[in-house]
Amino acid sequence: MSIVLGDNQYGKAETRVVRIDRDAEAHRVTDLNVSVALSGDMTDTHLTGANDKVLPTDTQKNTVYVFARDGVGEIEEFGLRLARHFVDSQPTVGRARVRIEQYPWTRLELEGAPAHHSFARSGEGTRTAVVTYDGRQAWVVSGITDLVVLNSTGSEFWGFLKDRYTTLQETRDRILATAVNATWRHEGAEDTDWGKSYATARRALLDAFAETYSLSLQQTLYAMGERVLRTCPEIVEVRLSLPNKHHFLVDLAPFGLDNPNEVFHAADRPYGLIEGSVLRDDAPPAGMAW
Ligand SMILES: O=c1[nH]c(=O)c2[nH]c(=O)[nH]c2[nH]1
Repeated sequence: MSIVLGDNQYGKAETRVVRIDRDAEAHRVTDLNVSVALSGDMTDTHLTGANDKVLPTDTQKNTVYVFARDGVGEIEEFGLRLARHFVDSQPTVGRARVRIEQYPWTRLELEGAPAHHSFARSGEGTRTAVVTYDGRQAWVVSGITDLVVLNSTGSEFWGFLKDRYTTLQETRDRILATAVNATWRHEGAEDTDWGKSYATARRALLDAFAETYSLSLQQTLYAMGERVLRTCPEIVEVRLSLPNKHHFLVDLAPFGLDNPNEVFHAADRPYGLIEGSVLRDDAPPAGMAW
């Protein structure tokens, strides 16, 4: 028997970088969490501790800050610049994956006018991008996490399998709530207006959630993915992970009260987790995208 080193990667995770663009008319905040993972010719460091092929994770962190000095732009662009830099400048690095989360800040209003330099963290979901580059090809996956949405009606769940452990009652009118975690794969890494693509995909997810009369969260998931693909021709696959944020009707009978679908217990655990991928039948192979 011999023992060998398997797949490996290393990098600086979760570099928090905030850039302020000090435009005269209004400042802009870009608040990022950047994780770099490099892989390549790294056998020596694992087997003997020889580090001559290792670009320190500390250097990777510094690179994130230095690149931010030149401006960030869209997170997909920033990720592409970083990933290409690590692979193209270091012969021992064969592949770079850069994951970026962008925390949303909304400009405050002061006496009805947009504030010049004051912001509030908003709960409209965290924008994400994962860029992978292997020296020849780049893959870009964009997304959103923690976009919490709720329909107070327009959702049913009935006709499901029943066995001796089933206690769930069928319902023709329930609350449907979830925290959308979605990622979507772009056809290519060039010539995309990333900001417009993100805004369009996000809008499509929300429109489909609101407009779908839901017989299951699974049906809503498919409708959301399908809407993104029909609205954004540059996107070829959407992956969704949707926690079912259960709202249980509270029994008010002990207090002599009815409860006509008005008072709920918002449970946080356990939750149903509905996950799936929706893709175009002509989608190119995913390669190293995910
Ligand atoms: O939309 C739903 N899908 C399920 O699979 C499921 N299972 C469950 O208990 N409630 C729900 N709701």
